[in-house]
This record gives sequence, structure tokens and C-alpha cells, in this order.
Amino acid sequence: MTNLQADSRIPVTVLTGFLGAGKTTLLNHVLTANHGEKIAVIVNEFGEVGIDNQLVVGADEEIFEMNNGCICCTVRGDLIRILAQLMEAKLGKGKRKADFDRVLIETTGLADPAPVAQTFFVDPEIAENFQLDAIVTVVDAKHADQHLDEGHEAQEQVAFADILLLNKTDLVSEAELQKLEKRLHTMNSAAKLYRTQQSQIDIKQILGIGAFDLDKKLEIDPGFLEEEDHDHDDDVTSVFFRELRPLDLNKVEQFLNEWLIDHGVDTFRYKGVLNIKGVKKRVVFQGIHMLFSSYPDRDWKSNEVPSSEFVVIGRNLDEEWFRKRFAECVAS
Ligand SMILES: Nc1nc2c(ncn2[C@@H]2O[C@H](COP(=O)(O)OP(=O)(O)OP(=O)(O)O)[C@@H](O)[C@H]2O)c(=O)[nH]1
Repeated sequence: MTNLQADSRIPVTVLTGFLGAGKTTLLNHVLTANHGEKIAVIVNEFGEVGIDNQLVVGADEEIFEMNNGCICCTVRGDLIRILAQLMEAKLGKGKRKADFDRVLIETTGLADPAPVAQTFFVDPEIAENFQLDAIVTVVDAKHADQHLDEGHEAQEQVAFADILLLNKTDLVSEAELQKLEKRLHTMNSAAKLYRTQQSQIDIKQILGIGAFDLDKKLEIDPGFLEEEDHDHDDDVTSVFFRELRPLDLNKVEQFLNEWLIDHGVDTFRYKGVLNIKGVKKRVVFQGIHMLFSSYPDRDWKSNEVPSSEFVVIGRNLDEEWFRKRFAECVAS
């Protein structure tokens, strides 16, 4: 392709950020914003069953899920396969038809973005059809210091960002924000940083910006285009529960509070959609370390069986204890 030809490849935005930073909130903001673009979404979650796909606003037919493993470890497989399927769907060749102008990939909070980005350069078919537009990393202002101190996934996500959204600015002071901004700038001075609440950002600042610069990434990581194994924090595991019988919300909160007293630091993320006795709507439950909340969201759809699905992600999770206590939350 010469410089004179317009690039007709489909732009791809990769959303990263540690567990609970605000990626799904950003995705929902993008999907509901009035930009006139059709967006295909690929959601990858940590854990065997996805909760996020239930929390993404009314765009069922556009969501492609990847729950068979971490996106950064399965790039050679699942991501390439899904992108190829998307291309077929766009060209009307596959079983599924899809009309879209761009692709948004929400990675798990534990994903290293580098191997995801790599896919768009090293796989010829993907490189021919898709163009990496930007890596957008959402940072949780409240918990970022802890996550950056502890694990290399959070560090990689910041280091590889083209855009940094310093989110949840409502939860910390101006002084803390400035300190964190300094830290982020030291780690990645090339990224543009925006402060946000509820991941509210002008869509024009994150989509169609052509911010991904391969040369700059090669400066950070000279081995970027070479396949390499990467390590994960193997201590992090997840426990998933499902229950058809209605639950008692007080009991759920009580057992989580008990757990969090001693394990709040290690409990990165817990979230779910719950079927609560006496509540007609489904209840969405969101937790990050010691902070949690829940709210009635929408009526169950006619094709949904009201049930509770809940996932906990963290270190040193006592699966047996969780299963026992969760079972005790069934309403009497
Ligand atoms: N106080 C506050 N809460 C926020 C803000 N942005 C998002 N949240 C909340 O943080 C929680 C996690 O947000 P998500 O968008 O689900 O985060 P995520 O990065 O997609 O989480 P995972 O996919 O589990 O890694 C939700 O309860 C959001 O409502 C913010 O700016 N301020």
C-alpha cells in the first residue's frame, strides 16, 4: 500500500486496565454515545463464565465473547479466529452477518496488552484487514498505587497505553491525583492522560485517533514483534457460583464483609447479577477490594431464567468456604 492510498483497514481499539478500573463502564459509554458508528465488540473475561456480557448495554448481537482463557495467552488462537469470523461476517460470507466500522476489544483486567497488539502486526491476514488504532488504558485512581506496586500486569497496561484514562477521580483527593499522574507520566510519558469519572470521555479523544505508533512501542520493548512467552501472576484465581433459587441480599453482603475484613487487599474483583427474593428486577452487584455496591438494574427478559451468577477474582481465595457461604445465602 502506498501513502497515497487511504487506509481502508478496520480500526481496532484495545481497552485495557486492571480489574475493576472502569473498562465495561467505558465500553457502555462508547456504545451509547451518539457517534453514528457501528462497533463490533470482543469481550474477554477472566474466569470460566462471563458476567460482563450481561452488563454491556443492549448490544447483544454485536458482542463476541472470549472466555476460554486470557486474551493475551490465546492471541494466536481465539482472537485471530474471532477477527477472521468478523471479517467474514462483514463481507457476508459467514453464517453470521455483521455490519461494523470499527472493532473494540475489552481485555481482562489481568491481560498484558503487548501480545494483543502484536497480533495486528505479525499475523498477515489480520494485518491486511485490521489496523490497531490505539490502546486505551483505564486506571482506577483509588487502587492504582497498590496494583502498580504489586503486579507487572498493571505496569504493562500503563507502559503500553496510548491513552490513559485516570478514572474514579471522585474517590481521591487532588493531591493524590497529582501524585499518581506523576507516577503514570514517569512510567509512560508518551501517553495522553485524561482525568475521568465513570469513564466519561469525549469519544473523539479515544476512537479514530491513529495513536498506536509501532516505532515507539519498539523503543519500549525491542522484542515486541517476536513471539515470546509471558508470565502471569499465577496466584490469582477465580471462583464462580450459580444459583437458581432467590437469594437474600443481606446474607450475601454479610458473608462478603466477613471475608473482606482479612482478605480485602487480595480480593481484586467480585461482581455478579443476582436474583434477590422480593426484587422483581435483576440486581447487579459490583465489588473492588473493600468497596462494593448493588442496585436493581432491569427486569428479567422473557427468555432469561432468573438466577444468580457471581464471580470472585483474587489471591488466596478459599473456594470451599465461598461455596458453603454462598449456598447459605439462599433466601428462606
Ligand atoms: N466511584 C466511581 N466508581 C466508578 C467509576 N467508574 C466506574 N466505577 C464503578 O467501578 C465498578 C467497576 O467498573 P467496571 O466498568 O465494571 O470495571 P472493569 O474494568 O470493566 O472491571 P473488570 O471487567 O471486572 O476488570 C463499577 O461498579 C462501576 O460503576 C468512577 O469514576 N467513580
